[in-house]
Amino acid sequence: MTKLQSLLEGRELKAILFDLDGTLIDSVPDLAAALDASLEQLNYQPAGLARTRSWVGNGARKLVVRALSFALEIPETSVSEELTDKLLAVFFKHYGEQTCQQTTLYSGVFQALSFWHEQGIKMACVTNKPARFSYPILAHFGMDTFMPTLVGGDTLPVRKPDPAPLLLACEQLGADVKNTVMVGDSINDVRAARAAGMPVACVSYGYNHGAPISDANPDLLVDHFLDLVRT
Ligand SMILES: O=C(O)COP(=O)(O)O
Ligand SMILES: [Mg+2]
Repeated sequence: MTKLQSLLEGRELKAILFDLDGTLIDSVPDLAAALDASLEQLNYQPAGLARTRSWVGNGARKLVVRALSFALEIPETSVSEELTDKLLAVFFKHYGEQTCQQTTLYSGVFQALSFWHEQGIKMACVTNKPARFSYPILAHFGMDTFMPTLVGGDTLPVRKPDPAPLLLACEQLGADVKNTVMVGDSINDVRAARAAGMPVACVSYGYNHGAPISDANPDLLVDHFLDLVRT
């Protein structure tokens, strides 16, 4: 029995929901390049890769708010909507031009997805990244054939850690929550899965805002994606 299957305690594994950034793909190099180009365009200092890495996970708007909070040395709550809208529009333009230039698929991802696909397990991507960027990334890496279902950060009015995107993905897959497992890299994935009533496995190599994901107590923690299909 694979490690992921064992999380369901006797129930059959029929569907898996995957987070995108930090779980399937290492997208920070492209996100940081787009964010830095956007900051510089508005005459702010670039933030760099390490900071950007700690800001990813709550969607593009939150990423931009965190960058402005850093650039202006003010709390996130003091960043104006107007300035956020302005930097977000510039960021969307830059990121849209280079979503897959330096982004890589994590080791073992394609093999594991192929394995589950052959087993007839349904798969969907549930990400806080806007859907219009996420679809082309899945297609670029050939993952769209494994998971044509995607719930993006702008598909619903709410995002992870709200459980609604996970429940929508289950509905679209025609899968029961009881037979579904979430796989992610951040506390948002853990909280969303718990609220949706499904077990959650986390990869240790992802982003999680600079904190160890073990702090969030996922039901399973793996260092390599292929560990999920190991027994
Ligand atoms: O914050 C993002 O845009 C990325 O989010 P994800 O980790 O849910 O894919
Ligand atoms: Mg993530």
